[in-house]
Amino acid sequence: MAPTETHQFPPPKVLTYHHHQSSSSSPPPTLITQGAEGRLYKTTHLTRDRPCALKYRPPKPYRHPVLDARLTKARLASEAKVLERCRREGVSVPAVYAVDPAAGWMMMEWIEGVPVRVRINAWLGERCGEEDGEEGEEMDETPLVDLMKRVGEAVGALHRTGVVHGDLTTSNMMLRPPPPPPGQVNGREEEDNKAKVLEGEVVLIDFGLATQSMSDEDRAVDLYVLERAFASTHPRAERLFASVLASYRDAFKKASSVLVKLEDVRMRGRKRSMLG
Ligand SMILES: Nc1ncnc2c1ncn2[C@@H]1O[C@H](COP(=O)(O)OP(=O)(O)OP(=O)(O)O)[C@@H](O)[C@H]1O
Repeated sequence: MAPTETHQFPPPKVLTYHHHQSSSSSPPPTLITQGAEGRLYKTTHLTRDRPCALKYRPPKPYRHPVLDARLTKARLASEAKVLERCRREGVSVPAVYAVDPAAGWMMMEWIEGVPVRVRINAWLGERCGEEDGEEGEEMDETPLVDLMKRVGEAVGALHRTGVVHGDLTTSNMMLRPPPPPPGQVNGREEEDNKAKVLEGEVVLIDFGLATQSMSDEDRAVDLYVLERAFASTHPRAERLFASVLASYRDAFKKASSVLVKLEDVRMRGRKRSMLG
């Protein structure tokens, strides 16, 4: 590995290969995010009409190269393995198309839609505006409660397969819009569809910190992380988190002991914050 290359910003080599028959017209990959750990590209590299998400973990210049390569390789391999397991068991996650842990990349299904966080906040913001003036008018929370249920089901399904996510937030869940109904040719019937912004399938993403575990404790911590993230990202909907837990209970046979454990985890969290 040439150390001089690590400070530049080259895409992974795999994106510079040409796989299409007439690759000249293939659009270049788009850099979607540049996080602490890695980058995510959207690319039609694999097939022209099916976009892929390419996760790339470039070498870290501040880490020992041998150690760095080993770590990256192990993490990507484990992320791919967990995703494949979820996929096999019917949990809604991106399909893995290809992975080269040694080269630091994984190619997976591109999930259309936006993070659940964005949709919840958009919906709450809109409701807030409507509430102005008339006091005491109950707003219909059904669509939001519905979405919370789908979140709880997704986490329940995940835990059922023996996987804990490790970083559950509403940013690490995509809301994939339902396909347009067959009759609707141009799919531009958006006007009176405000209630529909919360529709769609919850797809879990970012399994970089996921592990295989069947322990109540690990599962409870997974829920706790989500609960805390939810409270800080959507303070106005905090009490709706109960719906997440209720549907988690319905979706997952072993939920009740996890939820008991969750009480302990919360207690520890409170003690810790009191000690400051
Ligand atoms: N399969 C996918 N389809 C569409 N968008 C995706 C997909 N995977 C990730 N994204 C988008 O890219 C962002 C970053 O992806 P992800 O969180 O997996 O990368 P990461 O490098 O592990 O990020 P982080 O530093 O937050 O852990 C996501 O928030 C999401 O918006």
